[in-house]
Amino acid sequence: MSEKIAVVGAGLIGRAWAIVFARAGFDVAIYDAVPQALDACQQLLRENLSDLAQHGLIDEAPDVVAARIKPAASLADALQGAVLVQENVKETVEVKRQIFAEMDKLAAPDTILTSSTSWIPTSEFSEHLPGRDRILVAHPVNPPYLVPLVELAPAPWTSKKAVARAHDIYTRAGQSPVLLKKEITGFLLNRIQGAVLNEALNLYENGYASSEDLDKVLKDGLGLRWSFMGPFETIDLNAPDGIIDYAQRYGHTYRDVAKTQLPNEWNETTLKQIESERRQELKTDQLGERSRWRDNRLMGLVAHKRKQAK
Ligand SMILES: NC(=O)C1=CN([C@@H]2O[C@H](COP(=O)(O)OP(=O)(O)OC[C@H]3O[C@@H](n4cnc5c(N)ncnc54)[C@H](O)[C@@H]3O)[C@@H](O)[C@H]2O)C=CC1
Ligand SMILES: O=C(O)[C@@H](O)C(=O)[C@H](O)[C@@H](O)CO
Repeated sequence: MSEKIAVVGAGLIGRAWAIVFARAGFDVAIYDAVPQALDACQQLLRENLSDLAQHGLIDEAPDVVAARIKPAASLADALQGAVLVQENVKETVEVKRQIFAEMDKLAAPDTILTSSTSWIPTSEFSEHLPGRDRILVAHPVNPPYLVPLVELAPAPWTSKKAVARAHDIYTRAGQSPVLLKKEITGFLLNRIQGAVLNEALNLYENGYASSEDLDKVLKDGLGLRWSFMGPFETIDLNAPDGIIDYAQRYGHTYRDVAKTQLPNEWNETTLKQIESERRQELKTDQLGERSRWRDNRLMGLVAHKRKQAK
Protein backbone atom coordinates (compact mmCIF):
# COMPACT_ATOMS: atom_id res chain seq x y z
CA MET A 1 0.00 0.00 0.00
CA SER A 2 1.34 3.47 -0.92
CA GLU A 3 2.15 6.02 1.74
CA LYS A 4 -0.49 8.71 2.16
CA ILE A 5 -0.02 12.49 2.06
CA ALA A 6 -2.73 14.88 3.20
CA VAL A 7 -3.01 18.23 1.37
CA VAL A 8 -5.00 20.82 3.35
CA GLY A 9 -6.18 23.76 1.23
CA ALA A 10 -7.01 23.03 -2.43
CA GLY A 11 -6.09 26.42 -3.84
CA LEU A 12 -3.29 27.31 -6.20
CA ILE A 13 -0.46 25.71 -4.22
CA GLY A 14 -2.42 22.86 -2.60
CA ARG A 15 -3.50 21.58 -6.02
CA ALA A 16 0.06 21.75 -7.26
CA TRP A 17 1.36 19.83 -4.24
CA ALA A 18 -1.26 17.14 -4.88
CA ILE A 19 0.27 16.64 -8.35
CA VAL A 20 3.81 16.49 -6.92
CA PHE A 21 2.96 13.73 -4.46
CA ALA A 22 0.58 11.74 -6.72
CA ARG A 23 3.08 11.85 -9.59
CA ALA A 24 5.65 10.29 -7.23
CA GLY A 25 3.29 7.43 -6.32
CA PHE A 26 1.91 8.66 -2.98
CA ASP A 27 -1.81 8.41 -2.24
CA VAL A 28 -3.12 11.96 -1.73
CA ALA A 29 -6.13 13.11 0.28
CA ILE A 30 -6.98 16.75 -0.46
CA TYR A 31 -9.27 18.80 1.76
CA ASP A 32 -10.63 22.33 1.59
CA ALA A 33 -12.99 24.18 3.93
CA VAL A 34 -14.84 25.46 0.85
CA PRO A 35 -16.45 22.55 -1.07
CA GLN A 36 -16.52 24.56 -4.32
CA ALA A 37 -12.73 24.87 -4.12
CA LEU A 38 -12.46 21.08 -4.05
CA ASP A 39 -14.79 20.79 -7.06
CA ALA A 40 -12.76 23.32 -9.06
CA CYS A 41 -9.58 21.52 -8.02
CA GLN A 42 -10.41 18.30 -9.86
CA GLN A 43 -10.76 19.98 -13.29
CA LEU A 44 -7.66 22.13 -12.82
CA LEU A 45 -5.65 19.07 -11.78
CA ARG A 46 -6.58 17.28 -15.00
CA GLU A 47 -5.52 20.31 -17.09
CA ASN A 48 -2.15 20.52 -15.32
CA LEU A 49 -1.57 16.75 -15.62
CA SER A 50 -2.43 16.80 -19.32
CA ASP A 51 0.08 19.63 -19.92
CA LEU A 52 2.77 17.77 -17.94
CA ALA A 53 2.13 14.60 -19.96
CA GLN A 54 2.49 16.52 -23.24
CA HIS A 55 5.99 17.58 -22.12
CA GLY A 56 6.91 14.08 -20.96
CA LEU A 57 7.10 15.25 -17.34
CA ILE A 58 5.00 12.45 -15.88
CA ASP A 59 5.85 8.77 -16.33
CA GLU A 60 2.27 7.49 -16.12
CA ALA A 61 -1.01 8.35 -17.85
CA PRO A 62 -2.62 11.50 -16.38
CA ASP A 63 -5.69 9.50 -15.30
CA VAL A 64 -3.51 7.06 -13.31
CA VAL A 65 -1.87 9.96 -11.44
CA ALA A 66 -5.20 11.78 -10.99
CA ALA A 67 -6.77 8.60 -9.52
CA ARG A 68 -4.33 8.81 -6.58
CA ILE A 69 -5.75 12.22 -5.57
CA LYS A 70 -8.96 11.85 -3.58
CA PRO A 71 -11.08 14.64 -2.06
CA ALA A 72 -11.59 14.28 1.71
CA ALA A 73 -14.95 15.10 3.30
CA SER A 74 -13.35 16.40 6.49
CA LEU A 75 -9.98 17.47 7.89
CA ALA A 76 -9.99 14.36 10.10
CA ASP A 77 -10.56 12.09 7.10
CA ALA A 78 -7.75 13.78 5.20
CA LEU A 79 -5.26 13.36 8.05
CA GLN A 80 -6.19 9.74 8.84
CA GLY A 81 -3.16 7.53 8.12
CA ALA A 82 -1.10 10.31 6.53
CA VAL A 83 2.70 10.20 6.90
CA LEU A 84 2.87 13.94 6.14
CA VAL A 85 0.39 16.80 5.96
CA GLN A 86 1.08 19.78 3.64
CA GLU A 87 -0.89 22.82 4.80
CA ASN A 88 -1.79 25.44 2.16
CA VAL A 89 -4.38 27.76 3.69
CA LYS A 90 -4.45 31.54 4.14
CA GLU A 91 -1.16 33.38 4.75
CA THR A 92 -1.89 34.90 8.13
CA VAL A 93 -0.31 33.79 11.41
CA GLU A 94 -3.78 33.62 12.99
CA VAL A 95 -5.08 31.14 10.41
CA LYS A 96 -1.85 29.12 10.56
CA ARG A 97 -2.11 28.91 14.37
CA GLN A 98 -5.73 27.80 14.14
CA ILE A 99 -5.26 25.14 11.47
CA PHE A 100 -2.13 23.71 13.11
CA ALA A 101 -3.88 23.52 16.48
CA GLU A 102 -6.69 21.55 14.78
CA MET A 103 -4.29 19.30 12.86
CA ASP A 104 -2.10 18.66 15.91
CA LYS A 105 -5.18 17.31 17.72
CA LEU A 106 -6.34 15.17 14.79
CA ALA A 107 -3.12 13.76 13.31
CA ALA A 108 -1.38 10.64 14.61
CA PRO A 109 1.66 11.48 16.80
CA ASP A 110 4.17 10.38 14.14
CA THR A 111 2.57 12.31 11.27
CA ILE A 112 4.73 15.21 10.15
CA LEU A 113 2.88 18.51 9.80
CA THR A 114 4.31 21.06 7.35
CA SER A 115 3.25 24.49 6.13
CA SER A 116 3.64 25.99 2.64
CA THR A 117 3.78 29.44 4.22
CA SER A 118 5.75 32.00 2.21
CA TRP A 119 7.07 34.06 5.11
CA ILE A 120 5.96 32.92 8.59
CA PRO A 121 8.54 31.11 10.77
CA THR A 122 7.40 27.76 12.23
CA SER A 123 7.83 28.98 15.83
CA GLU A 124 5.12 31.62 15.27
CA PHE A 125 2.42 28.98 14.87
CA SER A 126 3.71 25.86 16.66
CA GLU A 127 5.18 26.99 20.00
CA HIS A 128 2.23 26.10 22.23
CA LEU A 129 1.23 22.84 20.53
CA PRO A 130 1.80 19.47 22.24
CA GLY A 131 3.07 17.97 18.96
CA ARG A 132 5.32 20.92 18.08
CA ASP A 133 8.35 18.65 17.59
CA ARG A 134 6.82 17.29 14.35
CA ILE A 135 5.91 20.65 12.83
CA LEU A 136 7.99 22.64 10.33
CA VAL A 137 7.76 24.92 7.31
CA ALA A 138 8.16 23.30 3.88
CA HIS A 139 7.95 26.32 1.59
CA PRO A 140 7.45 25.60 -2.13
CA VAL A 141 7.94 27.72 -5.21
CA ASN A 142 4.98 28.14 -7.57
CA PRO A 143 4.36 25.73 -9.28
CA PRO A 144 6.13 23.05 -7.19
CA TYR A 145 5.51 20.32 -9.81
CA LEU A 146 7.83 22.31 -12.09
CA VAL A 147 10.07 24.23 -9.66
CA PRO A 148 11.35 21.57 -7.23
CA LEU A 149 12.91 23.76 -4.51
CA VAL A 150 11.32 23.29 -1.09
CA GLU A 151 12.66 25.22 1.89
CA LEU A 152 12.60 23.22 5.14
CA ALA A 153 12.54 25.73 8.00
CA PRO A 154 12.20 24.02 11.41
CA ALA A 155 11.61 25.73 14.74
CA PRO A 156 14.27 25.27 17.44
CA TRP A 157 12.02 22.56 18.95
CA THR A 158 11.34 20.64 15.73
CA SER A 159 12.98 17.23 16.17
CA LYS A 160 15.92 16.24 13.96
CA LYS A 161 13.99 13.04 13.23
CA ALA A 162 11.01 15.00 11.84
CA VAL A 163 13.31 17.13 9.69
CA ALA A 164 15.11 14.04 8.37
CA ARG A 165 11.82 12.26 7.59
CA ALA A 166 10.44 15.37 5.85
CA HIS A 167 13.65 15.72 3.83
CA ASP A 168 13.34 12.06 2.77
CA ILE A 169 9.68 12.37 1.76
CA TYR A 170 10.24 15.53 -0.30
CA THR A 171 13.27 14.00 -1.98
CA ARG A 172 11.27 10.86 -2.85
CA ALA A 173 8.54 13.15 -4.19
CA GLY A 174 11.07 14.58 -6.66
CA GLN A 175 11.61 17.89 -4.90
CA SER A 176 14.91 19.64 -4.08
CA PRO A 177 14.86 20.37 -0.33
CA VAL A 178 17.16 22.92 1.29
CA LEU A 179 17.48 23.27 5.07
CA LEU A 180 17.48 26.50 7.02
CA LYS A 181 19.90 26.24 9.94
CA LYS A 182 17.98 28.85 11.93
CA GLU A 183 14.69 30.71 11.61
CA ILE A 184 14.24 33.92 9.63
CA THR A 185 11.12 35.55 8.17
CA GLY A 186 10.76 34.72 4.46
CA PHE A 187 13.35 31.93 4.59
CA LEU A 188 15.86 32.06 1.66
CA LEU A 189 14.04 32.36 -1.68
CA ASN A 190 11.59 35.10 -0.77
CA ARG A 191 14.30 37.15 0.92
CA ILE A 192 16.43 36.95 -2.23
CA GLN A 193 13.36 37.48 -4.44
CA GLY A 194 12.45 40.42 -2.19
CA ALA A 195 15.91 42.00 -2.53
CA VAL A 196 15.60 41.86 -6.33
CA LEU A 197 12.04 43.25 -6.28
CA ASN A 198 13.10 45.95 -3.80
CA GLU A 199 15.87 47.20 -6.10
CA ALA A 200 13.72 46.91 -9.24
CA LEU A 201 11.05 49.06 -7.57
CA ASN A 202 13.66 51.62 -6.48
CA LEU A 203 15.14 51.85 -9.97
CA TYR A 204 11.66 52.17 -11.52
CA GLU A 205 10.42 54.69 -8.93
CA ASN A 206 13.50 56.90 -9.36
CA GLY A 207 13.17 56.97 -13.13
CA TYR A 208 16.19 54.85 -14.11
CA ALA A 209 14.28 52.37 -16.32
CA SER A 210 10.83 51.24 -17.46
CA SER A 211 9.10 48.25 -15.85
CA GLU A 212 9.43 46.42 -19.19
CA ASP A 213 13.20 46.94 -19.31
CA LEU A 214 13.60 45.96 -15.66
CA ASP A 215 11.81 42.71 -16.47
CA LYS A 216 14.24 42.23 -19.37
CA VAL A 217 17.22 42.56 -16.97
CA LEU A 218 16.09 39.25 -15.44
CA LYS A 219 14.58 37.35 -18.39
CA ASP A 220 17.24 38.35 -20.97
CA GLY A 221 20.06 38.75 -18.45
CA LEU A 222 20.48 37.44 -14.94
CA GLY A 223 17.64 34.94 -15.21
CA LEU A 224 19.26 33.09 -18.10
CA ARG A 225 22.43 32.31 -16.10
CA TRP A 226 20.51 31.76 -12.88
CA SER A 227 18.27 29.18 -14.59
CA PHE A 228 21.10 26.66 -14.27
CA MET A 229 23.68 28.32 -11.93
CA GLY A 230 23.31 29.98 -8.54
CA PRO A 231 24.79 33.42 -7.65
CA PHE A 232 27.99 32.02 -6.14
CA GLU A 233 28.56 29.59 -9.03
CA THR A 234 27.99 32.52 -11.41
CA ILE A 235 30.55 34.91 -9.89
CA ASP A 236 33.04 32.04 -9.48
CA LEU A 237 33.16 31.99 -13.30
CA ASN A 238 33.16 35.76 -13.78
CA ALA A 239 36.83 36.31 -12.92
CA PRO A 240 39.82 34.33 -14.21
CA ASP A 241 40.82 33.03 -10.78
CA GLY A 242 37.37 32.44 -9.35
CA ILE A 243 35.32 33.88 -6.53
CA ILE A 244 38.13 35.50 -4.50
CA ASP A 245 39.48 37.16 -7.65
CA TYR A 246 35.95 38.38 -8.42
CA ALA A 247 35.56 39.74 -4.88
CA GLN A 248 38.91 41.55 -5.04
CA ARG A 249 37.91 43.13 -8.36
CA TYR A 250 34.31 44.10 -7.59
CA GLY A 251 33.58 43.53 -3.88
CA HIS A 252 34.33 47.11 -2.85
CA THR A 253 31.97 48.41 -5.54
CA TYR A 254 29.16 46.08 -4.42
CA ARG A 255 29.71 47.33 -0.85
CA ASP A 256 29.54 51.00 -1.95
CA VAL A 257 26.46 50.43 -4.15
CA ALA A 258 24.77 48.53 -1.31
CA LYS A 259 24.85 51.73 0.76
CA THR A 260 22.56 53.33 -1.87
CA GLN A 261 20.14 50.37 -1.99
CA LEU A 262 17.47 51.54 0.44
CA PRO A 263 14.32 49.64 1.51
CA ASN A 264 11.45 50.34 -0.90
CA GLU A 265 8.09 51.33 0.56
CA TRP A 266 6.07 49.39 -2.07
CA ASN A 267 3.90 52.48 -2.32
CA GLU A 268 0.53 52.27 -4.03
CA THR A 269 1.24 54.99 -6.62
CA THR A 270 4.28 53.17 -7.99
CA LEU A 271 2.55 49.80 -7.96
CA LYS A 272 -0.54 51.20 -9.71
CA GLN A 273 1.71 52.68 -12.40
CA ILE A 274 3.42 49.32 -12.96
CA GLU A 275 0.04 47.60 -12.91
CA SER A 276 -1.28 49.96 -15.63
CA GLU A 277 1.78 49.22 -17.77
CA ARG A 278 1.27 45.48 -17.25
CA ARG A 279 -2.43 45.77 -18.16
CA GLN A 280 -1.48 47.40 -21.46
CA GLU A 281 0.47 44.22 -22.20
CA LEU A 282 -1.92 41.73 -20.62
CA LYS A 283 -5.59 42.19 -19.72
CA THR A 284 -6.69 40.94 -16.29
CA ASP A 285 -8.88 38.25 -17.86
CA GLN A 286 -5.76 36.92 -19.66
CA LEU A 287 -3.82 36.19 -16.44
CA GLY A 288 -5.06 32.59 -16.29
CA GLU A 289 -4.10 31.90 -19.89
CA ARG A 290 -0.71 33.60 -19.32
CA SER A 291 -0.13 31.40 -16.23
CA ARG A 292 -0.61 28.35 -18.44
CA TRP A 293 1.80 29.92 -20.97
CA ARG A 294 4.31 30.37 -18.09
CA ASP A 295 3.85 26.79 -16.97
CA ASN A 296 4.31 25.49 -20.52
CA ARG A 297 7.50 27.52 -20.90
CA LEU A 298 8.69 26.18 -17.55
CA MET A 299 7.79 22.64 -18.63
CA GLY A 300 9.93 23.03 -21.74
CA LEU A 301 12.82 24.30 -19.59
CA VAL A 302 12.43 21.50 -17.03
CA ALA A 303 12.18 18.86 -19.79
CA HIS A 304 15.39 20.24 -21.32
CA LYS A 305 17.16 20.18 -17.93
CA ARG A 306 16.04 16.56 -17.40
CA LYS A 307 17.48 15.60 -20.81
CA GLN A 308 20.75 17.42 -19.97
CA ALA A 309 20.96 15.56 -16.65
CA LYS A 310 20.65 12.09 -18.29
N1 LIG B 1 0.55 31.36 -4.51
C1 LIG B 1 1.85 31.15 -4.50
O1 LIG B 1 2.58 31.44 -5.47
C2 LIG B 1 2.48 30.53 -3.29
C3 LIG B 1 1.78 30.43 -2.09
N2 LIG B 1 2.39 29.85 -1.00
C4 LIG B 1 1.68 29.76 0.29
O2 LIG B 1 0.71 28.73 0.22
C5 LIG B 1 -0.43 29.06 1.02
C6 LIG B 1 -1.68 29.01 0.15
O3 LIG B 1 -1.51 29.91 -0.91
P1 LIG B 1 -2.44 29.79 -2.22
O4 LIG B 1 -2.60 28.36 -2.61
O5 LIG B 1 -1.88 30.74 -3.21
O6 LIG B 1 -3.83 30.35 -1.64
P2 LIG B 1 -5.30 30.14 -2.23
O7 LIG B 1 -6.10 31.28 -1.72
O8 LIG B 1 -5.23 29.84 -3.69
O9 LIG B 1 -5.78 28.78 -1.51
C7 LIG B 1 -6.05 28.72 -0.14
C8 LIG B 1 -7.12 27.66 0.03
O10 LIG B 1 -7.22 27.31 1.41
C9 LIG B 1 -8.61 27.13 1.71
N3 LIG B 1 -8.77 27.30 3.16
C10 LIG B 1 -8.75 28.46 3.86
N4 LIG B 1 -8.88 28.19 5.17
C11 LIG B 1 -8.97 26.84 5.29
C12 LIG B 1 -9.13 25.95 6.39
N5 LIG B 1 -9.21 26.40 7.65
N6 LIG B 1 -9.17 24.62 6.14
C13 LIG B 1 -9.08 24.15 4.88
N7 LIG B 1 -8.96 24.95 3.78
C14 LIG B 1 -8.90 26.28 4.00
C15 LIG B 1 -9.33 28.16 0.87
O11 LIG B 1 -10.67 27.78 0.68
C16 LIG B 1 -8.52 28.13 -0.42
O12 LIG B 1 -9.06 27.20 -1.35
C17 LIG B 1 -0.14 30.44 1.61
O13 LIG B 1 0.41 30.27 2.89
C18 LIG B 1 0.90 31.00 0.64
O14 LIG B 1 1.75 31.96 1.25
C19 LIG B 1 3.68 29.36 -1.05
C20 LIG B 1 4.39 29.45 -2.22
C21 LIG B 1 3.86 30.03 -3.42
O1 LIG C 1 7.29 33.10 -5.59
C1 LIG C 1 6.90 32.00 -5.17
O2 LIG C 1 6.46 31.07 -5.83
C2 LIG C 1 7.02 31.74 -3.72
O3 LIG C 1 8.22 32.26 -3.26
C3 LIG C 1 6.01 32.34 -2.81
O4 LIG C 1 6.07 32.07 -1.64
C4 LIG C 1 5.04 33.37 -3.16
O5 LIG C 1 4.44 33.26 -4.36
C5 LIG C 1 5.81 34.66 -2.96
O6 LIG C 1 6.32 35.14 -4.17
C6 LIG C 1 4.91 35.69 -2.31
O7 LIG C 1 5.08 35.60 -0.98
